[in-house]
Amino acid sequence: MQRLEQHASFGGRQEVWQHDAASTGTPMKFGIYLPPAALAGEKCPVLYWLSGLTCTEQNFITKAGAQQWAAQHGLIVVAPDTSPRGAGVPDDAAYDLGQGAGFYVNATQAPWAAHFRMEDYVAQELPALVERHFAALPVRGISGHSMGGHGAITLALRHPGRYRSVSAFAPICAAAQAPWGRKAFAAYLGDNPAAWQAHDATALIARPLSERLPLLVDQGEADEFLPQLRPDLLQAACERAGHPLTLRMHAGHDHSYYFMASFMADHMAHHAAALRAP
Ligand SMILES: N[C@@H](CCC(=O)N[C@@H](CS)C(=O)NCC(=O)O)C(=O)O
Repeated sequence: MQRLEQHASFGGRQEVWQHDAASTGTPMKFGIYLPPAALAGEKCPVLYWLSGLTCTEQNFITKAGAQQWAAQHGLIVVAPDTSPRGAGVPDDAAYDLGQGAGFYVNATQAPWAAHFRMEDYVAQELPALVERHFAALPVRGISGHSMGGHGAITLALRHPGRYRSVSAFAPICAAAQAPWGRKAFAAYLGDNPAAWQAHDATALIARPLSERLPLLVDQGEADEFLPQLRPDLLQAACERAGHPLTLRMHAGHDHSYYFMASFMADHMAHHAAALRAP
């Protein structure tokens, strides 16, 4: 484990670390914000943030403006990279497959299967590492944007009991039906409809579930990717299943971090209410 960056921020500290990840077999970087409470030695709950296509661990920590709210609520915020990277890691010339586009699944198909194990990394290995090395409680929330919103919702649904809160900005709500998701799933999971459904938020919500965490979703109405995101399908599935959903549509907002920064305070409060509850 090597610390690559540290910056004082809102009485706490934004850090970036790199470590050799067993699940991906590569070095992985992640951002971690330590609120003032954690620096004072108090163990704090952890919000995991999953970024979208093309992002690294940097996008969220430099553009979302989440540190001030994390400081206020006493939340650690961990933002991993979106895929394994490096010379020995397969890639694709397109931005929406390979490095920067891990889709938070464990790939089963060549050439991806050896390294693209982002579900194991995010849901298991990274929390274990964070809870071992930082002032972190095993009390977790998960959120994300676009591909990362898909990751946050599907990981929360696939791992009942692991997270206490979940939210998303402009998530890919039905990845098995979206061009981005279909391309990634075909590559990573192969021609296997059952595996695709098992990583599709809308399909998962329709299943009988032991846990239904209230889901907060914000979506810009001027989002250029709206046809891929399909919050309408998520909403219909939630209504049918009785899954608690707060879906907020925002006129004039696009797919960017300007949109997310505008509503980040609400997401941090949503997570803090669940993660800091006695
Ligand atoms: N700009 C990309 C689309 C990818 C994109 O918009 N990525 C979003 C996540 S899906 C993002 O967060 N980009 C980085 C940023 O805004 O900092 C393209 O069309 O080539």
